[in-house]
Amino acid sequence: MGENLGQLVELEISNVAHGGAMVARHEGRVVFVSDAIPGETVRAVITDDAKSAFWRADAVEILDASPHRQDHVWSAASIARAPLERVGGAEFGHIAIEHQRELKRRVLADAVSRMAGVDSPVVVEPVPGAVDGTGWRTRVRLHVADDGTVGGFAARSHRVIPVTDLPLATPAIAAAAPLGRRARHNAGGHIDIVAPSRGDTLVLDGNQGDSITEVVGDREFHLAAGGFWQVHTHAAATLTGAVQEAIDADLFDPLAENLDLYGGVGLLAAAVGDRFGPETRITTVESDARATEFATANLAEWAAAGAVTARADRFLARATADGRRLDGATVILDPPRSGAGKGVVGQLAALHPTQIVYVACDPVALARDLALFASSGYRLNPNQDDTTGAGGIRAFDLFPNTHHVEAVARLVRE
Ligand SMILES: C[S@@+](CC[C@H](N)C(=O)[O-])C[C@H]1O[C@@H](n2cnc3c(N)ncnc32)[C@H](O)[C@@H]1O
Repeated sequence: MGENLGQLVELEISNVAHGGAMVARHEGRVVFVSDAIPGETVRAVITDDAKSAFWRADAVEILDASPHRQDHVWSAASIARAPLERVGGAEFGHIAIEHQRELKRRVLADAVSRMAGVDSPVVVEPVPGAVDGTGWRTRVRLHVADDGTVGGFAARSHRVIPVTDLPLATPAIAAAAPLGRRARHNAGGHIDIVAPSRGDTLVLDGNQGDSITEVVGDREFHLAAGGFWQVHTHAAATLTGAVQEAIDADLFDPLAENLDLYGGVGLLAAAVGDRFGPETRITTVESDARATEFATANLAEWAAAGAVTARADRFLARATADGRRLDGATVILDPPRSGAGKGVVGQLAALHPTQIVYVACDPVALARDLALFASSGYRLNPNQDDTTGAGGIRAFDLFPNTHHVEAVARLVRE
C-alpha cells in the first residue's frame, strides 16, 4: 500500500460517518472523505491507503455542491487551502449549522439503532450562543512546533498549523492567545488558554494553574484552572438542566447511596442536590485527586454529599467486594470519550441501582454501553412529559462546527 497516495479521484458522498468524515465508495472500497457533505460530488486526494478495508481522502474541489455548503467559519480550515495546510478542530465548519445538527442526529440515531437495537426519535438541540456556532470555546489548547510556531494541529496529525484567529473560541480567549508569535519556551509542547466565568483569562504553560471560579446559575464551582470543566459557555448549565430533568423523581430516593461517577468537581452531583434538596445523599467518584478536593468543597452545603478519589471501576469493584448494593440509588455516569465500557457497566449493573443517567460525549461509546446495559437488565426510560426526550435520549449541540455531540440517556432497571 502507499501507491495510491496523492491520487485524485472523483467521489459521490453518500453519508456521514462517526468521527466527522463523510462516506464515499471508490471501486467498491469505502473512502472516508473530509471537508465534504452527503449528496456532493467532489474531487479528492487520497491521503491514506494503508488499510484494505477503507481509505481516507481530503476533498480538494467541489464538483456538485450541497445546498448546505457555506464558506468555512474558520478560513484556516477551509477547502481553499491545500489539505496539509488545513487546521483541525472545526471539521463541520463548511456545513450550515442546522444541517450540522441533522448529520450529528443521524450518526447518533444510527449508532444506537445498529449497536443497541434502539430506534430513538432523537433530535440534536441547539444551545444558547451565536447562531453560526462560533465564540463558544472557553478552553483552547494551542500547540508549539519545534521552531516555536504557535498554532493548532492539522487534522489527524501533530503538525502545527499557524493560525491568525480562533473563531470557535470566546472573544476573551481569542484576545489572550499568543497567535502569530514564536514561543520562546515549550517547543514541542502546548499552551492552554482558559476563560473562566469569573476573573481574568489565563494562559497556562503546561501547569494546572491556581484555582478559578465557574458560575452556573446562582452556584459557584471552584476548580484548578487546568482541570476538567465543560467547554462550551452554556454546557454546564445545559447539562445541569438535562440531568435534573432526566432523573425520574418517582424513582429517586434522596437517602439512597446515589453516585456521580466520573464526577469531576461536582457539577452534576450539585445538579442532583439542587433538584432534590439539602438531604440529598450523593458521592462523586473521580480519579483526579485535586478535582475531588474541589468537589468536597463545592458540595459542602449538602451534609450527606461526599467525594472520593478513585477510578470508577476500582470503586465499584470495592463496593462489590464489600457486599454493598445500590438498590434504590440513582447513578449519574459521565465518562470520558471512551465511555464506561464493559467492566464498569457490568459492575454497576450488578449493584442494581434503580436508575442511571448517562451523559455521553461519544455516540458510538454510548451505543455500545446502552447495548451492555440492555443485556444487564437496563432499558431506556422515555420521558413522556418531554417531546425532546421521548425516546429516552436527548442530544445537545455543545460543540458547534465540529462533529462532536453530547447526549443524555435515561436508563431504568427492568
Ligand atoms: C467528561 S468529564 C465529567 C466531569 C463532570 N461530570 C463534569 O461534568 O464536570 C470526565 C471526568 O472523569 C474523570 N475520569 C477519567 N477517567 C476516570 C476513571 N477511570 N474513573 C473515575 N474518573 C475518571 C476525569 O478526570 C474527568 O473529570
